Amino acid sequence: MGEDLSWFQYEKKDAATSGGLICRTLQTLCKKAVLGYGRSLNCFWKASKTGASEDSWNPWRLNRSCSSRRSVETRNSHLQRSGSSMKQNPKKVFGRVTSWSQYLENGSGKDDGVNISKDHTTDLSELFLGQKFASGTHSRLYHAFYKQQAVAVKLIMPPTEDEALAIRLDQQFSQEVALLSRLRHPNIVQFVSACKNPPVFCVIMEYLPGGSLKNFLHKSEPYSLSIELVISIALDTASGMEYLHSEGIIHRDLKSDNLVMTEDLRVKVADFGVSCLETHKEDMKGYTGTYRWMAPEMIKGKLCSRKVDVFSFGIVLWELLTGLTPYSDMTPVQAAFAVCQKNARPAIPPHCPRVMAKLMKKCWSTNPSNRPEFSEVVKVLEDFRMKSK
Ligand SMILES: Nc1ncnc2c1ncn2[C@@H]1O[C@H](COP(=O)(O)OP(=O)(O)OP(=O)(O)O)[C@@H](O)[C@H]1O
Repeated sequence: MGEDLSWFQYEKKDAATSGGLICRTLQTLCKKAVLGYGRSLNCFWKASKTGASEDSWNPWRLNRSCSSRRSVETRNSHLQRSGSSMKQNPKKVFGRVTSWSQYLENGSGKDDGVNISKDHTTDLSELFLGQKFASGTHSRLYHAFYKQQAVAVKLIMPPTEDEALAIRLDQQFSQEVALLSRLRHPNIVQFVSACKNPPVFCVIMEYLPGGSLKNFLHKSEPYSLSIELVISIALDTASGMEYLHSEGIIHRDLKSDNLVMTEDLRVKVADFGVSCLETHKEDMKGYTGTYRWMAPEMIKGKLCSRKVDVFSFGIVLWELLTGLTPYSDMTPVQAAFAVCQKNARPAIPPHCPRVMAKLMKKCWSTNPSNRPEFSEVVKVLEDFRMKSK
């Protein structure tokens, strides 16, 4: 199974078959539908009502693959009659293209050892997968529709050749699902469903079309964000984090990459793969976040408190004010060493409002108990917003 399970292998093999071509066309069309014709099923309903061309929408249902030749109308009724069986053999239509997704088909789509409520189990017949839009270290994120809602599907495929890593990813998946499924807050990515059909794990969550804050900052000129926008994004992040901490959860990997944006530039906290309950800190020793954002005590492998997130928030605030990557002249390991051994911190940008400079410095204090709680951070930012109006 080893070689066959590589994501890249599948993508290469897919492309080499005519089925692969159909699949890629479908994916492109699907992207067009998702990106170009609106980000909800409305576009599909509109297209089917007006008899628009097939280019408008070509979703690809996971375990009930539909032919690219079908009429929009047929697909519409297909959508409405969830679970209706397909007359054609999907393999004939797509060749090997469904090879990676068939891992979701093989199982029931029900949770297998994942601690989630009945409401959150996955009905795969309701899942239409689109194009891949982002990747994590061991995951791929796909556009999709689930129960008529635009969603992001995160597929995780632990490597077969590295048992220790596979076990860790399995734990991270269970952790992410267990934590995310109980959270509900406007600044936390909303969990929808999850399933675990080894070797593929799947998390379905609300889709945020604005991409990550990191991408947004990279697309912007350095130092170009207005102070209003900086405050708004910082407040969204701090509010999400305040809620998370009030639920007894430490994120442990807060960074601009893990903050995702709506179209109107509101921000939500995502990626709970290495998060943990404050009461279970011991269980999570050895799990690491990302060095450039990491608190010194975490780099040193000490037992961490929720204040590690406050440290990371200080670095995110600096990213917002500068639009730059922290310690960009160093490798991540060099940055970690400098933070721990030399007490290095990013340089406060010129013309930085005093309130913000003070807040950043407090957040990235070496002593965790000198760092503020997120409730205090929210208050400082709200006061500052009032004063700068
Ligand atoms: N719900 C979402 N909507 C839109 N984009 C998202 C969503 N969730 C995550 N992303 C994007 O996908 C990227 C990867 O997601 P995520 O961080 O959850 O994966 P990961 O495997 O944990 O990544 P890493 O290994 O880098 O921590 C994020 O940086 C973000 O840009």
